[in-house]
Amino acid sequence: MTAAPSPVAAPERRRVRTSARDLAQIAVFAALIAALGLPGALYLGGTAVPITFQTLGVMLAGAILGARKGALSVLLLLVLVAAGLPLLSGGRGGLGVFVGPSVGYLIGWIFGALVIGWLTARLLPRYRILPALGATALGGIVVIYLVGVPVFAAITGNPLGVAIAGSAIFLPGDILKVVVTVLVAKGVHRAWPGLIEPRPWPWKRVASEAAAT
Ligand SMILES: O=C(O)CCCC[C@@H]1SC[C@@H]2NC(=O)N[C@@H]21
Repeated sequence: MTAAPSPVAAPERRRVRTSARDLAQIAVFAALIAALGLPGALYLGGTAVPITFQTLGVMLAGAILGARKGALSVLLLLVLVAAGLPLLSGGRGGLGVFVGPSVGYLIGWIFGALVIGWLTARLLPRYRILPALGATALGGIVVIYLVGVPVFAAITGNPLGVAIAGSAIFLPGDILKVVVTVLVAKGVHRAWPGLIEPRPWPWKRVASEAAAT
C-alpha cells in the first residue's frame, strides 16, 4: 500500500552542490591565504599572536566567494596546516599551532569568512561601499576577535581585559584590510557578477512569503 500524498506541500529544499568550478575557487583562495603568509609574521608589543596579511585573504575569501566557499577555503588551508604544511605566516604549520595562543583566531577565521560571505550575499547585487565596509568589519574583525581574544586569554593565562587591550595592536592593520577587501570585492563582483548568488535579508523573505499566502 502506498501512502496518500500529503496535502501540505513540503518546504522547498535548496540542494547545495559543490562543482569542480567551486572546488577550484576554494583551492585558489586557500592558496591566496597561504601566499599572503609569505611576507612573514610581525610580532609587536610582546604578543604571541602575529600581525599577518593572511587575514586579508580570509576577508577576501568571504567577500568574493561567499559564506560556504569562503569558509571552505579557510578550512582547507587549516587542514593543510594541520597536516604539517608550513602555510601560516613565518612558515609555521603542524598540529602544535592548534594548541598555541593563536588557535582561537584561526578558528575565528572560519566564522569570519562565513559571516562576511553571508552578509555580502545580502548586499549584492548593489554592494554599496558603506554597508560592505560594515559587513566586512563585522566578520573580519569583530567575529574573529570574539573567538580569538578569549581563547588567547585562556591559553596564556592573561586576564580577559589584558587580552582585549592587547588585541588593539591588530586594529589599524585589520581596518586597512577591511577597506582593501571591499574595494577589491566591489571590482570583482562588477566584473564577475555570478560568484555569489544575491540573497534577500531574512525579514524581507518572511514578508514576501507572508504576502504570497
Ligand atoms: O598565524 C597564526 O598563528 C594565526 C594568526 C592570527 C592573527 C590574528 S587574526 C586577527 C589579528 N589580525 C592580525 O593581523 N593578526 C591577528
